[in-house]
Formats: sequence, structure tokens, C-alpha cells
Amino acid sequence: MITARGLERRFRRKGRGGGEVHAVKGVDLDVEAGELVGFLGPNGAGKTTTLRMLTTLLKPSAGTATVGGRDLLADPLGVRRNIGYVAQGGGTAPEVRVGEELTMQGRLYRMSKADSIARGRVLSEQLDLTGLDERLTKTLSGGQRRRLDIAMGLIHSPALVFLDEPSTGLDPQSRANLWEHIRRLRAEQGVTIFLTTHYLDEADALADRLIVIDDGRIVAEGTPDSLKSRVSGDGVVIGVAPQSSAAAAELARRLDGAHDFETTGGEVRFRVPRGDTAMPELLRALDANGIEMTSMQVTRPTLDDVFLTLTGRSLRDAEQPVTGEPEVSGVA
Ligand SMILES: Nc1ncnc2c1ncn2[C@@H]1O[C@H](COP(=O)(O)OP(=O)(O)OP(=O)(O)O)[C@@H](O)[C@H]1O
Repeated sequence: MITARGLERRFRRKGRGGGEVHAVKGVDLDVEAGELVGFLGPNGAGKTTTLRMLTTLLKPSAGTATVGGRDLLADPLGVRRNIGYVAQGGGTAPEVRVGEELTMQGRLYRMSKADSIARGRVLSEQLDLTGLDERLTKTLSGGQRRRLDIAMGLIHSPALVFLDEPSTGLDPQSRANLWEHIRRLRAEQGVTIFLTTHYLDEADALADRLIVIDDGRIVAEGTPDSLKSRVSGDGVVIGVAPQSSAAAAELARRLDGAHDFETTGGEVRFRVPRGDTAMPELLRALDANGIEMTSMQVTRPTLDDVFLTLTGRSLRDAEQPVTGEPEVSGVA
């Protein structure tokens, strides 16, 4: 669905300082049909710039890409017809009725009026917008407006849809509800989804696969679980009688890859690559040595741990206000 090689984008800085911002520094991407891929990175990492290049809104300074089966540089119109794009701020006009907005969007894609109305109905049902046809879009709640944005992005039945920061600005309940809808769209329509986010929980909850970008470069790629297991392993805490803790720690040290030991009173803490497979082995070893385990806790590393390991800073710390005076971006 998407193949990109060496995508780059430089911006000229306007104003007295001048100079250049190298926003995207050579990005390679491969997305298969049916995947739900999360493009994760802190503010200013290059997510939106990459997305805007892939959706033909911004011309790459270098690199090539095929998007939705069409060549990005040779056939941008073909790309546009085959994809849906839901921008960060959405694209609904405030004084237009929901039903009209959907139909007009379909007409923009040269669908017949009857087809756009029919498709609008299907999407309204799937995205929980039924009964809102006559409402002005400015009266919708944040969550409803976001779902309308998505319906508009899907009106022409694209096989591939780009969502830029889909849940930004929504309250926790509306976010969870939106995630459910995104999952359903993929399941029911088989649409390939490429979404950007700087929320770790969103990436974790939604994506089959994550691509992590920092400072214009891809720094990691994999399923949320595989990324987490690449880091420092699962955290384990076991409880034993205080007099047995040294012996228990000694047995735990024999587990493949166990590290970072800490023993306090009746607690032994350590990290191990796969907590779920290591624990039964440890339990057997403790049993064989007559040591009773009174408690056990295994915690998986978070995506924030992954980011910290990859870049030396936490994703949240990395979210600093974007600086520099933007130029007016050229449209390809
Ligand atoms: N039109 C522009 N002119 C100058 N610099 C730009 C322009 N657009 C983006 N940049 C710079 O390029 C870098 C990447 O920005 P981009 O918006 O792609 O990041 P992002 O990962 O999408 O961040 P966010 O999460 O804040 O949307 C930033 O340093 C930004 O200031």
C-alpha cells in the first residue's frame, strides 16, 4: 500500500536568521494492505511533514514513493483518488449541515449524488452519526466532529486512509470511543490505516505495527510488543520469606538474560526478556529448593521505556514547543 524510499524534506527558514530546517532526513516505509500502522514520535519529529508528502500535499526534497498503487511524483492525482486524508484540524465547514457536508465531499470525488448519499448513510451508521444529518457541523461535539472528519475521508471508499493525530483534543471517553470506531472500520471495510500520534496509549491500543520517528529519522519499527521486548525486558518482583531472598535471587540469576537485580527484605526485583516464560521456570526452581513464593508481579515495559532507550529521553520530555518561523508550504 505504501512503499517509500529516502523521503526527505527541507524547509527554508524565513526571517532574519534564515537557514534551513531538515524536517525529514531520509525515510523508508513499507505498509501492507490491511495493516493499521501507527507513526509515533514527539512534536516536531517529522510526522506531519512525512504524512503531507505521502498524501501529495507537500513535494519531497528527495526520495521516491508509491502510495495506494500510484507513483507519488509521476501520478499525484492518481494517489489522491486512491487515498483518504484526515488532517489534524479536520476539514468541516461550520455552517454546513452534516448530511450536506458528506454529500458535497462525495461530489468532490465525482461520485453521483445518489452514490454519495448512499455511501454517507453507510458511514454515518458505522461512525455513529445517524440522525445528525440536519445538524450544523458547528453544533457537534468534539468526538462527533472527529468522526465526521473520518467519514468525509472515507466517502470515496479509499483502500488507504491517513489519519493525522486522530484523537488530539478529545476527552478520554471520546478518545476510547474513536479508537473503537477506527478498529471497526478496519475490520468491517478492510481499509489500510496509517495514523500519526504522539500518544503512547493510542499507539499501543490501536496499531498492529509502530514506526517510530525522531528528529526526521526512523529510529525503530515493530509491533508494540516486539518494541517493548527489545528494551530492557519485563520487570519482575517476587516475594519470598526474608531469609530465603538471597537463595531466591541466586536461582533467578540463572534465568536466561535476567539482569538488574535488587533484593530488599523479602522482595527480589529483576528484569528478564520474557517474564511470562521465565516465571514458570523460576517457580519450578524455587519449588525444587523448598522456597515458597508468596507473591509475584510481572510488568511489561511501556512504549515510553522504548522511546527512552532509543533516544535517551522520554517521549513526554521530548514534547517541546516547535520553534522556527514556518514558510508557506508549497503544494505539489
Ligand atoms: N512549513 C514549514 N516551514 C519551516 N519549518 C517547518 C515547516 N513545517 C514543519 N517544519 C519543521 O519541521 C520539523 C518537523 O515538523 P512536523 O510538523 O513534521 O513534526 P510532527 O512530528 O508532525 O510534530 P507535531 O506532533 O507537532 O505535529 C519541525 O522542526 C518543524 O518546525
